[in-house]
Amino acid sequence: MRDSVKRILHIVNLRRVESLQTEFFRRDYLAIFDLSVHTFRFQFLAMERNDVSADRVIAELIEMGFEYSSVMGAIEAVGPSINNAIEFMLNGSNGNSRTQSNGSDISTSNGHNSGKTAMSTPYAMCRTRQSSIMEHLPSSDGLKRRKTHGASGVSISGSETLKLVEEQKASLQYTDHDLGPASKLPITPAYMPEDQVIGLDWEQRVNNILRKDFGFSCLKSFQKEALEAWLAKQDCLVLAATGSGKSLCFQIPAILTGKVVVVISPLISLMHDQCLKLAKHGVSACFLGSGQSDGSVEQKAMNGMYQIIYVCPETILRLIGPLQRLAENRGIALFAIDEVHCVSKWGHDFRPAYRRLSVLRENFTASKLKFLKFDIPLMALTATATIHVREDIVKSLCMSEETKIVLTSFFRPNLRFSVNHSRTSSRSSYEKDFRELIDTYTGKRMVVEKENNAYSCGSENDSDNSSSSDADEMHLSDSEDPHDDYLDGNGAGASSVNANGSAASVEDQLSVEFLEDGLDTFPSVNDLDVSCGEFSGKSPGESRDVCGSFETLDPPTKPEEYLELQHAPLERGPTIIYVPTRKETLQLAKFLCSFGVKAAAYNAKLPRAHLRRVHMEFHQNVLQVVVATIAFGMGIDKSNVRRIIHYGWPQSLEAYYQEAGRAGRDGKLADCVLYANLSKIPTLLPSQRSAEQTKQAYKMLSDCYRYGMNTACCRAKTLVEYFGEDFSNGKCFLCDVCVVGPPKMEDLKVEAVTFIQILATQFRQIGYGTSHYDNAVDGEIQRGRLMEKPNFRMVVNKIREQSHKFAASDQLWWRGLARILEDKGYIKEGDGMIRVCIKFPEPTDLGFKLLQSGMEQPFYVYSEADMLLSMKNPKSYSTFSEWGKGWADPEIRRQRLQGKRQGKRQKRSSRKGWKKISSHHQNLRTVKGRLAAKLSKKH
Ligand SMILES: Nc1ncnc2c1ncn2[C@@H]1O[C@H](COP(=O)(O)OP(=O)(O)OP(=O)(O)O)[C@@H](O)[C@H]1O
Ligand SMILES: [Mg+2]
Repeated sequence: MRDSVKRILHIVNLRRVESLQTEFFRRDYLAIFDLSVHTFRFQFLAMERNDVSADRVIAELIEMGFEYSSVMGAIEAVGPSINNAIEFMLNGSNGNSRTQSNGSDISTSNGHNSGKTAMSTPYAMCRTRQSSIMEHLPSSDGLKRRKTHGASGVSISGSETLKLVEEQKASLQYTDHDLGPASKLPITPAYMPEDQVIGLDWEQRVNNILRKDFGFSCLKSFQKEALEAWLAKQDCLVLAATGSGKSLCFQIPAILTGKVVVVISPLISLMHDQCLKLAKHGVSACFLGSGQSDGSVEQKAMNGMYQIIYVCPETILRLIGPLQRLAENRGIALFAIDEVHCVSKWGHDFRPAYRRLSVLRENFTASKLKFLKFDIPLMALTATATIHVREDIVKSLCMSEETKIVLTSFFRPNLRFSVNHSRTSSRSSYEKDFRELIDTYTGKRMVVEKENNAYSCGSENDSDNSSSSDADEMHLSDSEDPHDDYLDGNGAGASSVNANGSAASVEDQLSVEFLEDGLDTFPSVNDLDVSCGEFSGKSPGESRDVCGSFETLDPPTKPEEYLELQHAPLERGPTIIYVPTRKETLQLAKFLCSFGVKAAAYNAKLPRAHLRRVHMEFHQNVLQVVVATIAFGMGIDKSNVRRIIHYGWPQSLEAYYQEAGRAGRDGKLADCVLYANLSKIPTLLPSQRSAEQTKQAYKMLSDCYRYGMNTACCRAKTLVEYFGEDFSNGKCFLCDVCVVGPPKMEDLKVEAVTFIQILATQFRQIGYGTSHYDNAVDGEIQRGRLMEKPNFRMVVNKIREQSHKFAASDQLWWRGLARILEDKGYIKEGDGMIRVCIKFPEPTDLGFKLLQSGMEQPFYVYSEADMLLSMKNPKSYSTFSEWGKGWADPEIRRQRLQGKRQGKRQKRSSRKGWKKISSHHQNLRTVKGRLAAKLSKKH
């Protein structure tokens, strides 16, 4: 008893009681919490004025916490009288006849009792609009039953309270541990103005909880800003770097108010992770996926059993009704939309169901739900939204015009970015690129035994010529069109792996060959083998998060400190390798395992149980490396990930930065390495897109490609400026560009003039005097002329033909120069399409002007990555004229074609040898093959 009273005294301090009195007197009613050491007296005094209008009475009753429908029923039955309505609701509603409750009373301030009634029936308790003080009393506090009647009101003894609490809990299906830290916090009776309950010292209290239950020293300033917006009932868009702690912004409101926070989150794995963490911190949470959910968890959630409910966007659409009831009963403090960039078609992970989340605003407003005093605030959070995407988010979610934007720097000072050229996806590349990683984890130097490469299941991209150098494939042959790489729309389809594999064993499903070269274009929401789950808040002391406080790496101030960091060896923590295809997840994981690295594959088509295990083992530090598609990305919060390796071009800088953001969340140094084939133009992964979205997707891919080609600008600067931030630092001092420095600037005036000159000549030849031709010709002619427009390859061929100096020059190098000229505005894409690399170069007005001026000034530029690559490994070309002449001669042409065919055959037979190693696995690719393999096993 003493404990519980102490606790109550702690909860409701005198100052609040005073302010409450003032507030309620102003409203003509007085509610006093009469607290004494031995009794918990709940005194309810009501003063009624005869002249109050029905509306006012309704408003006051709702303020007290009665349900709107009950109030209306009561007013209809007894007229606009506060006392009568209260009495009616407490004793006479619910279809019962009006009965006088035993010993319950309501006292007026002048001492005249007008039908004494207390909110002492379970029914009354359950009908209160939002959480009441009773709900928050733990049953174990040992309050004794004692009931006091008095002129000034009714006191409910501890044991009665206890009983009520038990009943209340039964109706709400609460359990003690579900209350978590909220049970120790001040509570918000429905009729109490929330700001008063939360109090001005909220920050102090939150910091105490953070220290005690979370192990953090205090709120970060952006977290405080977001919480202030929420306290002011404002919508809020939080844009903060990956790993900065956005989740806490929506978790605190649940802890502070005792109301529920509903969080919309895109992936089950992410919800699962967050629920687990919350449980450790003593906060009860559950998640509801889009699959066939466990009805009981959902029901409990809708009954207000959990402080935080995670829901995927698909599911929330069918939960609007139950959530409205939840808002009425326990109360909803906030709707948080995590990873909100998924709302936008212009973002990198567009998810149609996110777009329909405007239902939250439409259905939870004070104008729609009469029991609400204000619209339930929305809090949208992301680490990767460009300015365009931000505008789209606010508009699509119908966030208010006063939405507070909380913006922090996207810069992560502890991430060391770099880009390396690699052919990727071949055995020889694996050996070269992962040597160091293998050494790190196994502690021994990697020895490649070519004969016994059990891992080396053949890939179409692979050849047995493992020694072939990058240079061999780097240069573009004359017959190779750099744009052949493009896939417009549904080229290489993301094939359905399970379609014919449903009968396959888990072992088969985990084999490289089981998977076609499929792609995970968007991580599947149900990415674990559970569709919902519940997590009770344990007592905070029981298990403490190991990550402790967030020690961020302060940017060094002295040059020697930078030097130290630039070359600092990394701790051994885990690595995530992102690869483009599902097949490669298995292939590369196998490769690493064969050298003793504890690696596992993760992609959307693998068995759910396997994915769950990978998640678990990754978090428990059992796995050293996870090789994943984008399915293992958003929101993953593991503090000690030391390396993020992208093995192949990402589709956008948003996706890249989001995935790179998994690294170094403990604030310590971490590496983010991109291995990409710098001589190849990245392609767009197939996905269903409108024409407009395809354009945008190309734009994003093109920005990503430029990031890889860049040799002169700090990588961190490029990244944060991409998100609209003015990077005042100028340099991160850690990335490869900052460490190695840009290449020497070169005067490429002659090359630039030659390129534009030849382009201009070709345009004149086909009748375009200037770049104003567009207006001069009608559509018909224009279309015809477009066909004649020189494409990039033709221009390079012309340069080789016409300029002896450039006769043996490399297309790859010219591609780099064309990109520079395009970026500087001298040429543009002739057909108005957006591409990763220019296909139909056309001089702009600026380009023509440059030619007219004779380009007196030097043209100093930094060579880009593809240009450097081409120069590093020069290849001797026959001059174009010789090569062309050769093709003109029928005999030479026949010989060349024959040679080409033979070459292809040789290549195929050598591949056959390679495939023999794993012919068994190869056969498993088809249903027939799998059946044959099974049969042969049986015999
Ligand atoms: N105030 C704080 N002080 C110290 N550490 C904190 C604080 N708030 C959050 N953290 C820690 O920061 C880490 C990252 O938090 P969280 O997962 O919320 O990041 P995020 O901003 O949502 O990142 P992402 O954009 O990648 O999802 C967590 O492990 C958490 O423990
Ligand atoms: Mg997050």
